[in-house]
Amino acid sequence: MSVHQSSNIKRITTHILQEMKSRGEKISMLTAYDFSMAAIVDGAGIDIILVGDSASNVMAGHETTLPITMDQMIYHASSVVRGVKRAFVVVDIPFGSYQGNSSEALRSAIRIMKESGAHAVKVEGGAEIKESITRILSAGVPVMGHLGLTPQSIYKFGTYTVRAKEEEEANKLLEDAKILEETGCFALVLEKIPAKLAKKVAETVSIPVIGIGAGGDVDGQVLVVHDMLGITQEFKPRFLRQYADLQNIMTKAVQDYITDVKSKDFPNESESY
Ligand SMILES: Nc1nc(=O)c2c([nH]1)NC[C@@H]1CN(c3ccc(C(=O)N[C@@H](CCC(=O)O)C(=O)O)cc3)CN21
Ligand SMILES: CC(C)C(=O)C(=O)O
Ligand SMILES: [Mg+2]
Repeated sequence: MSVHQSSNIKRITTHILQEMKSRGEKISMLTAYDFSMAAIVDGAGIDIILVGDSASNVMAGHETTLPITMDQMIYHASSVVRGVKRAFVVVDIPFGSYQGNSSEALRSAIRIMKESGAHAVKVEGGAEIKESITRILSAGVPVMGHLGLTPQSIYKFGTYTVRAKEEEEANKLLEDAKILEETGCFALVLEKIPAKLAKKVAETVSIPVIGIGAGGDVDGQVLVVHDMLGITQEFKPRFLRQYADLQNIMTKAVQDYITDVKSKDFPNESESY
């Protein structure tokens, strides 16, 4: 948008998200990693856009989220922010840039906010990263939590199976959710845990709880946009609902293009100068 125009669209804030929980309006959230996708997702009316470290898988083709760097997350986040007019933009702080060192956590959060123009950061974990969250919040940066299947800890878990099925881990998760609320997180993500436990967490904490593979009794839902559009191949977990089959549509379009180039159908006269 040029400096001569001003948008009439009301931006989503943490306050609005809290109000949505209070009145029982579900919060919609999807990932985006680039300008064009962000513009589509925002234009469709999404509440929150997550610049997820799943960019490591979806954009870069890595097996896990661990390799993505601060510079790469900032590149994705700044691209997304330029495409967004209304949504609240949250950015994952990548693995190794906040755990166990609150000064580094603060530095990372500030870099993301300063260099991307995003509105908040997200971190994985509970009690063990409380100090890091406190430092980030002290700088005025909203923090979203993330509990359950936290992919940055995949080598601790060993598998991507559902978390907190046993009572001990379920109790720890509920305690961690309370800690995140008390510490001042504006919302939290619950990934791949039993629906019953997620419901209990959403009823216990006052902040919005956004689920992925956490059932319907939470305050909102998040998916990776490439998964729900059917672009990612071979990723079909139980929690995913596929809303389009873009992989087939895109393959067909590319094949048609190849055919037209080979047959000299493209370009025709009206497509030439
Ligand atoms: N494309 C994509 N979508 C995601 O939702 C996503 C990422 N990437 N990368 C980061 C994390 C990792 N996530 C995951 C990864 C695997 C499963 C999963 O259910 N995997 C297997 C089951 C594994 C098992 O049970 O051992 C599956 O059913 O596909 C779920 C979420 C969610 N996030
Ligand atoms: C799956 C969501 C919650 C996420 O953290 C990501 O996309 O990186
Ligand atoms: Mg993530």
